Parts: sequence; C-alpha cells; structure tokens
Amino acid sequence: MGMLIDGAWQSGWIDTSKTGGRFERAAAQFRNWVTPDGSPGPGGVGGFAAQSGRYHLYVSLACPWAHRTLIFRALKGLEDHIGVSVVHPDMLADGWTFSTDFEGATGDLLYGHTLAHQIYTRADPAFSGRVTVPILWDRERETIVSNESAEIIRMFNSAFDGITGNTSDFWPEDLRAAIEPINARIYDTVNNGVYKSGFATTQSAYEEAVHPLFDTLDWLEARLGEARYLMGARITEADWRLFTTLIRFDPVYHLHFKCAKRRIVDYPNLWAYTRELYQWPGVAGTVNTDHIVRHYYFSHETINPHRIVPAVAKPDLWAPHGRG
Ligand SMILES: N[C@@H](CCC(=O)N[C@@H](CS)C(=O)NCC(=O)O)C(=O)O
Repeated sequence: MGMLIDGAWQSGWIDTSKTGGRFERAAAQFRNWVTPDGSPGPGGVGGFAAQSGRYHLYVSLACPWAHRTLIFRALKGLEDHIGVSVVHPDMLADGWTFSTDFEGATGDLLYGHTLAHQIYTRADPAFSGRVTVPILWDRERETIVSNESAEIIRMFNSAFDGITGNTSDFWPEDLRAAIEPINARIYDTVNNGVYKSGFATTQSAYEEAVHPLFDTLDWLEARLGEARYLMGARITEADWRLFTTLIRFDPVYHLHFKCAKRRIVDYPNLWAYTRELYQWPGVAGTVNTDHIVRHYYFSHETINPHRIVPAVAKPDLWAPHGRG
C-alpha cells in the first residue's frame, strides 16, 4: 500500500495513530460525470459526453467498489462500449500493479503502464492522495473522469442509454429519496463497516464497527423476509451495492476482517438473496473468487503477516434461491 504525494509514490500502511485506531476512508477526488450530452453532472466539470469507445474502466476484480461498476457495465449492456483493464490482485508496496502473472489480470490495455499510480499521474502529474480503483478514464481528454464508484454506477445507469438502447433503471426517480438512507446505513455499517472492523487497530475501534455491522445484517435479514429486494418488488442500485459486500463476506471478511459473529450462509434470507443476485444475467461473470481471496489475505501484511491464503468453503451459488 501507499499513496501519491505531489505526484511521487510513497509506500506505507494506513495510519490509524491519529484516529484512535479507527480506519477512516478518504473521499475520492475525481468527481466529474459522463452525461448524454457532455453537460456537467451533479458535480465536477462538463465535457464528458457519452460516446462508445471513449471511456475505459480500471478495476480490481477483488475490490467491492470496483465490482459495482463491473456489474453496472454488465447490467446496462456496456461491454462493447466501455473497455476494462484488470489489475493484479496483489496490492503491495507499489500499490495496485499491472502485472499479468495471475489469471484474469489484463495489464494496462491502454498505455502499457506497469503501475496503477501512473494512471493517476498521467491525469495529474502533481496528484496527492490514495490510488484507488475503480478509475473511469477518458481516452479523449486523457484524464480521470471519476474514481468514485457510487457516482460511476449512476452514470452507467442512464448516460449511455441513447447508445445502447438499454433503459433498465436501477435508480428510479420515485425511489431515489427512499434509497438514500438505505444506502447510507449499508455503506457506513456494511460496505465500509467490514473495512472498519478489519483495519481497526484497537479493541474499541473494532467493537465500534463490528456490532453495528451485525445489527444491520440482522435488520436486512428481517427486511428481506418481507420483500424480495431492499426497496420492495424492484431491484435497485441499493441491492447491487449490498451484493458486492455479501459475496465477499464468508470467504474473506468473516475471517480476515474478524466479522466473525455470523456468516452470510447463516442468514436464510440474505443467503438466498445473495444467490439470486449472483444468478442475475451477466452478474456471475463479474465475480472472481480467486482474485477476491488472493487480494485480501496476501496484500494485508499487517493483518496476515505470513500471507497464508486460506482454503475457503465454496458453497453452491447456483443452488435454487426460491425468492420468486
Ligand atoms: N470511494 C472509492 C473507494 C475505492 C477504494 O477504496 N478502493 C480500494 C480497493 S477495494 C483501493 O483501491 N484502495 C487502495 C488504497 O486505498 O490505497 C469508491 O467507492 O470508488
């Protein structure tokens, strides 16, 4: 791990010494929006019009945030319009790399860079901050449009509809207000909650994260006993945002991040729901358990110093989900 400071790479682990042992995630810095006509989106500057072949995603198949963007690319039929480069699952002293000696790692298909931080300095030679994936890259202006997955999925949800003709809508106008507090709770206690649990360096910081995490999972289990999806009968972005954490939970977060009170397979509704989403057309192809398991156990030396990658259970994700 490490970060860029004034365009220069500095390696080092996350510093929790000033936050009482708590992991605090920094906000993403590139926040522009692709829109149908290039007008500015809810933030950032304009000039990023939806065009086939113009944009490229840099992802890790291990990363739950990047995974959201791959799911939306699949759900919205964007595979022929937005290319993808996949980093190597190991994130060590150089950060994410474009080594290709792991199945599914593609290298940098645009420029042949060897390290992901070169993409950031290509966009901004003086960039300071963390070098995270996903990155939505504009080949025309040679810059990063966005490195915030929550916003990239909203762009993918509608900006390219005129090109693809795919109008399925996972952020429907009439549900937006109700989705927001659900997303907020799930982000804080589940998506980011597992990281807060796993990266905590004091007992109290860990407990502050792990109990709310399981309170939310219990609440979700009950909610999914009442309705097929989080917002009722329609599947929305809230479900896809939850899914990428659920699919990593038992193989990784339960053990590696000490989210150990229960597993997802112990929750009948959550587990069936996870299978339903996995079986959704196009989604299984975005899930790569080898990258997921390898990345976390091998990269986080402070948590797993011997880098032993465990043999994990492989439950049948294709078993009938029964949620019809
Ligand atoms: N806010 C970002 C977070 C992305 C993120 O933290 N990605 C992780 C991988 S799972 C990463 O690249 N971490 C590298 C680092 O923090 O140095 C998003 O949702 O897009």
